[in-house]
Amino acid sequence: MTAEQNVLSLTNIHKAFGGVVAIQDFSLNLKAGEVVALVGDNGAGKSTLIKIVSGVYTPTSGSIELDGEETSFSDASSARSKGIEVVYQDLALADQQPVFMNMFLGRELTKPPFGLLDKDRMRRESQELVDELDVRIPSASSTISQLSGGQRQGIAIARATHWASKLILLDEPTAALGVAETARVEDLIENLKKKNLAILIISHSLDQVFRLSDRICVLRRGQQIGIRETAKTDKNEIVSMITGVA
Ligand SMILES: Nc1ncnc2c1ncn2[C@@H]1O[C@H](COP(=O)(O)OP(=O)(O)OP(=O)(O)O)[C@@H](O)[C@H]1O
Repeated sequence: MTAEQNVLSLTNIHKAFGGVVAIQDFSLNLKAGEVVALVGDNGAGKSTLIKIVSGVYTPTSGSIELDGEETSFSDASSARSKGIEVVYQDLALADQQPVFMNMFLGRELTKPPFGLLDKDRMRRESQELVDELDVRIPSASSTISQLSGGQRQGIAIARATHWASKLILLDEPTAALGVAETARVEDLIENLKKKNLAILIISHSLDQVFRLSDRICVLRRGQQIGIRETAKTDKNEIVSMITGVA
């Protein structure tokens, strides 16, 4: 893959639920190492779009390309197998399990000959990953329920980073966090860029969007209003694109 090739290309994506059109004629290209923020009011279609890219919904029409190849996902696990990971608002972590079991949730490592869980290896690899990303937790053996909201979000992001080879989708990753925890999670997201993953992030915080993104894509009632380079726009312009009020 060349540096300039798009990791993800969405072209003329359309999604209707019965009579409700959730997404109309949406197109976006994403490159490796690029962060694009998806913004819009409630009901604008942001979650629907994330669900299309993560294989939860099939678009009514339009094309999805990964690394320049037309693709489709039969379900979320098919998108995961193609290198796409999602971090949801509710994190999808098993609270009573240790960090390392969460890191490998549904993809546990086993050892021959009886296929027993290889807990040592999962613990070791998880520890390496949280150290590399600088997710500050007591240890990879800590139980999720012992961790703070920010630490949990760090684990969810580390897990996505471990498994994603192309794209990470972040759906409101700091919605439930305080100021200091938000700053830590934003540092983590900045670090992901260095791993050359493409990142699509939904956030209601325009301050955050301006801190993290390279480009901003605005949706209003399912319509793509426009895409701006973050460095060449400002909050006033983005707000008027979101609301439709000049
Ligand atoms: N499963 C569904 N069935 C029917 N309509 C749906 C479904 N999912 C979403 N919609 C509709 O599609 C539109 C877009 O919803 P979506 O949840 O994608 O918006 P959003 O931008 O993520 O909003 P929010 O910021 O509130 O999460 C809304 O009108 C919503 O009611």
